[in-house]
Amino acid sequence: MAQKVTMRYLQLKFARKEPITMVTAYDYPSAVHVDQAGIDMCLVGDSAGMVVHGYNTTLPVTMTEMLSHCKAVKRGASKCFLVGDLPFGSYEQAPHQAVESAVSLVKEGGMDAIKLEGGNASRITAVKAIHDAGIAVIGHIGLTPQSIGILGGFRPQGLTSEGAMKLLEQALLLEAAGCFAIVLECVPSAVGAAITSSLQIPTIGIGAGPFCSGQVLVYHDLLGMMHPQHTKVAPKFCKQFAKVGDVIQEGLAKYRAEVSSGAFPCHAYTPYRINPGQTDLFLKGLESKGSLDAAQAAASARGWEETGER
Ligand SMILES: Nc1nc(=O)c2c([nH]1)NC[C@@H]1CN(c3ccc(C(=O)N[C@@H](CCC(=O)O)C(=O)O)cc3)CN21
Ligand SMILES: CC(C)C(=O)C(=O)O
Ligand SMILES: [Mg+2]
Repeated sequence: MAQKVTMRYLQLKFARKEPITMVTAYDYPSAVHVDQAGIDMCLVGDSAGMVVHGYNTTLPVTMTEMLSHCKAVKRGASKCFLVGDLPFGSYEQAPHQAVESAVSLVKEGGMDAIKLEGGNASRITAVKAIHDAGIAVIGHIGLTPQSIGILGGFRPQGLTSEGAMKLLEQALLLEAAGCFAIVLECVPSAVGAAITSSLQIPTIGIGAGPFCSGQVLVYHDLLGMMHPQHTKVAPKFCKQFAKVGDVIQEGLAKYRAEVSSGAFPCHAYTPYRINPGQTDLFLKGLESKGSLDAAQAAASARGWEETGER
């Protein structure tokens, strides 16, 4: 019986140079699956806005929605180390706003840690304030989807020497501010390698190459499930480890066919019977009310229950 993943266990894995595994989850069933798979960390990502709410960006996601996802994941995951994403608009204004939102994801949402995007001065201040409040923080730099307004799309980052150096500086500042890990999204592997080598804390890569201390992918992406991003541009870095979407489509098609043909529900899936001796009373009751068609229908159903013949 595996144990709850703690910060100490993650640090031990990191010290042994064993890759840390992280996957997103948004609800009870995805959390149960991620937990059962023995994944180290489960991220309740604001990517929920895209993969389960159908938005084209993560910007519309609210604290209320994140809390709902966090609580559902918490009920399903008993071993994973749980990380909640601070959504766009919940931490940018002032450190006290960031602390309030972080406290809420831990206190109400049941998270073990929170993650926030960006490495500029105001984010460093926010990380410090949250860390000072006693909450474990993960940083997130490179492609930060909540900054799509200034990035100009879901574009890879750190492609120039200047851009790469800036990411390294941000990573060092986030580490100094108290982050216990940093997500690196959509950066060249050389940038991932340089940042990983410069830090004393683990890097978790997504589209950041194999030299990070761990990897994270979005649940629906790695399982091959439908969402708006897949119908347009699926991230290039994402390997589909299963085709769950095909299995779902096949199951729904079979259900539709069997209900349409009357093959479902057959005898095996019709478990309930009127109590012994009650059927005749029921039929008489219907007849005495003048409901002769209903009595006929009930009698014929009882015949089907006994013989299986319609
Ligand atoms: N389902 C899902 N998976 C993700 O990995 C993910 C989200 N949603 N939502 C938040 C961000 C957005 N992500 C993305 C989305 C698309 C690309 C992508 O395919 N980018 C292209 C360039 C597209 C452009 O130039 O506009 C690429 O070549 O990398 C990368 C990261 C990563 N994150
Ligand atoms: C892609 C990961 C890192 C994320 O932030 C999310 O799922 O929201
Ligand atoms: Mg996110």
